[in-house]
Amino acid sequence: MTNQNVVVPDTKSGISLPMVRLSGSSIFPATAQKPPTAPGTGENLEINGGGGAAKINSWVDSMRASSPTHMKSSSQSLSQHQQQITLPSALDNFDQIMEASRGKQIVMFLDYDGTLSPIVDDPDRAFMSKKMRTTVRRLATCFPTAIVSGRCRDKVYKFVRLAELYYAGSHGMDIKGPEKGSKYTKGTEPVICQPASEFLPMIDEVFKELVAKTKLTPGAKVENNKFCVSVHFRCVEEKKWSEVAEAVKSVLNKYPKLRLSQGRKVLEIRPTIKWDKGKALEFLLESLGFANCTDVFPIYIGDDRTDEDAFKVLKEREQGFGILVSKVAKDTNASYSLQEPTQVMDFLQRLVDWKKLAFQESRM
Ligand SMILES: O=P(O)(O)OC[C@H]1O[C@H](O[C@H]2O[C@H](CO)[C@@H](O)[C@H](O)[C@H]2O)[C@H](O)[C@@H](O)[C@@H]1O
Repeated sequence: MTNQNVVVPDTKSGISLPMVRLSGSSIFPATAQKPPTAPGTGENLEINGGGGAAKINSWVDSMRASSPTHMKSSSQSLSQHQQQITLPSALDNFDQIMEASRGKQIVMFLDYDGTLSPIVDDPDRAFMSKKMRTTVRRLATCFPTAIVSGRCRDKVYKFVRLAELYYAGSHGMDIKGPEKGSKYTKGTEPVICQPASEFLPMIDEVFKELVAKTKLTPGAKVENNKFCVSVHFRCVEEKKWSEVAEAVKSVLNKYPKLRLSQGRKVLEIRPTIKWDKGKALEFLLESLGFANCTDVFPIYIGDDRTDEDAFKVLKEREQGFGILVSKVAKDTNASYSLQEPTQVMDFLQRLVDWKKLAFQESRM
């Protein structure tokens, strides 16, 4: 990424988001300057600061609790304390959602794995179907649309292959708008934001160390997501999970500026900056000119713990809705649910049909 790529987003409302490059590499909104470091949200597991074996056990327990074979008993015991609610279906309540969006600009945010593509064993083969791609392409002709993923931006782009979208990779730490600008923003240059640039060499180092430490554990896979690293457990025998968690802990103990979060059978190592999918959503809304607007209706669809940061932002802003993709009840800040990617596709297609009908009616 070069200096030439740093753009001041030209917003519809006239509110611009001045960007500054710090230390020759980081880019932050000038008002916010450098994001403060944070211990992480409730979703994030604290790594540095001790805990030893107890900490490892708690990660492994948490991984077990979220795996299908343990899901039933875990959700039963959790529900006694946490009031997990089965969310209403976004498909069954489609008209209600559309009614709430009346007179507002819908903006779409879509997670990738488990939302647009089904969860598979090999992260390199998590392809989305042609039908899903066509649907997302149609969606983007109707509403500004962003993909928000834990994967590195280039990789998620290779899966989605739609140049007209916004992409926020590395859990929102690498944001880029459409190459030729967008019909939704005034500028012709793409929006760009990389608040964790200074962590690149450290992440690279950690990636190499984790590859070396886990290479003898069959099934373990370490993925370099540019501003974060994923350590996959999905294909590791359950009795070896502690071994992998131990390797992660031993590496992370050396890096107090990194923290850990957890996804679906994956441990994710990321910078301690206060930036997540929720911040990415806010940044994108601001770039699109909706920073202080009441007439915007963001819809965020995601399946993972890291998507909760975005659901929470929507709840706090009292704007739009979060939709959780899950077959089971979970403790969540989302308002509606869809069971799996095929239902996500149906929901997106209904949005497209609804928009077309609304357009036709407005011309009558
Ligand atoms: O934010 P997302 O787009 O949902 O990305 C989160 C992680 O997704 C990928 O891992 C998950 O999907 C894999 C493929 O289906 C699956 O094998 C793995 O168990 C899941 O955790 C991706 O590989 C990670 O890098 C992302 O962070």
